[in-house]
Amino acid sequence: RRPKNFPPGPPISPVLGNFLHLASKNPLKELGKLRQTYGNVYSLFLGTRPAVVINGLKAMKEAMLVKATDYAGRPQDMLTGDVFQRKGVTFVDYGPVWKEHRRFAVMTLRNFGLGKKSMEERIHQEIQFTVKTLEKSIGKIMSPQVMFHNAASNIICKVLFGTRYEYEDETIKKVVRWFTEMTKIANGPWAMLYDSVPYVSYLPLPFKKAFKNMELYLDFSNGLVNEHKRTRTPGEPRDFVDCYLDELDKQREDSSFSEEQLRRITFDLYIAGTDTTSNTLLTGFLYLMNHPQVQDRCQQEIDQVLDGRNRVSFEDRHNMPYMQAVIHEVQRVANTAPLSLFHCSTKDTELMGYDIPRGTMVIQNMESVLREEGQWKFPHEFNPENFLNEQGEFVKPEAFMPFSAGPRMCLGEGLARMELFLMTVTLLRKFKFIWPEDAGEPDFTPVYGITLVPKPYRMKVQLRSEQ
Ligand code: HEM
Repeated sequence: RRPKNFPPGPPISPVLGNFLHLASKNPLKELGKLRQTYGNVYSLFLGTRPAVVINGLKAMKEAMLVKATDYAGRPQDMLTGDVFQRKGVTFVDYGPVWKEHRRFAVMTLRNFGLGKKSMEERIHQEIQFTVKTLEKSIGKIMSPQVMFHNAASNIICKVLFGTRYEYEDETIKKVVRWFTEMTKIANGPWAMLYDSVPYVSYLPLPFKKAFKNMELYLDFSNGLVNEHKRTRTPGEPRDFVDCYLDELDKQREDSSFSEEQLRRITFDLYIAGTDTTSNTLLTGFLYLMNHPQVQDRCQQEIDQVLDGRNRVSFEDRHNMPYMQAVIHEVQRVANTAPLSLFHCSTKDTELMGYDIPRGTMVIQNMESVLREEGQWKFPHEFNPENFLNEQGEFVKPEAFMPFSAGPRMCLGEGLARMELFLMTVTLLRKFKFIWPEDAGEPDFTPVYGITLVPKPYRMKVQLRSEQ
């Protein structure tokens, strides 16, 4: 039964609670319908576990920004928590271990040059491989899924381990397979069952594979960390792992920093930084092909601003309001992380007048803000004008929060924004992307998962100078 003054919600069935609402084929549609019935803050029960779903900018701001630390926890004793052993950063509950590691990760990604040259250099190096792949496809039709996935994966691998992998490399294919299997499990009915029904976790059901794959990853990253220990020069870090080893040298015995934490945090950063970025790129090129006038206008701006220069730099974004508007609009419609990552209240608190007890799971419905009526000029269509003012200048409405908001917001935002900008501009400058004549009507409805991804599509590639 719902506690007193708890947000309203649909009737709760015994054992499963409202499990079936979230396990439906299209949970986002289901959540949208519940919002219409119960308002911007409503509750669901995942088995016996109470969860609150937050919709709309007002409620989102109250929870994530105004009462930020009240809602900065992560639910524990769920499949993700058990697989990740409450280590790393992403699934660690609010507290000193999370704080120290989050601060370290943010600082390190920044020192490596977020906004500065060295991070940019790493991204540009990888983009050259994407360009080569596309050059081989000129005049032909190709599927971009693997190409964008490999690019995002290699950029984060370069940052973490200083390595990139050839697209056909067996090691990275194996690692990607482990990740894909784990995400599938975490996103599927087995994880829901694990999280909702007591004692199911003891049964030998398919979610056991997630634990097995985690072990495999830890072995794999152990090899990389050992290699770094053999070859590093203390104080002269080459990548994230070296920075962490430098930090370990400085820490006291009782510190939360450890080699196991290092292996787990690299996992978190890799998994959080790959599908998110590549799915956004896939969404971007799907829309650009099907809005050729938008693609043309981007190319005009790029040609004008870069005028004879060798390559684009991240700084150029300030002179490219239209390009910026397009990339932000892509992120808005892509809604890449549709339910963000689940939060948890850290103490008894309130939200929009309701009482929220400590330990309540909190689910952010991102679409309810990214497409909220009243916040956008054109909430339901792809239109870069959503980010342009009357003077054609770039403006960012506060409802733009694909990276979430508050203390838990995405810590890779800087890296992601740099990747999206440099990749999109470089490719649009060189190539024209065309929706193939035989492809029929485009289907913009994404496939639901922890991240949303467009249905597989193909693109025709032309060299712009040949037009
Ligand atoms: C377009 C790309 C990306 C999108 C849309 C995105 C979105 C998000 C969202 C919505 C969250 C959950 C925030 C919350 O719980 O309130 C998150 C968390 C996180 N993201 Fe990203 N992300 C992207 C790229 C990246 C990249 C490139 C990295 C790696 C460097 C990264 C690392 C993380 C980490 C580690 C967290 C967990 C933070 C914490 O629990 O403190 N993300 N991201």
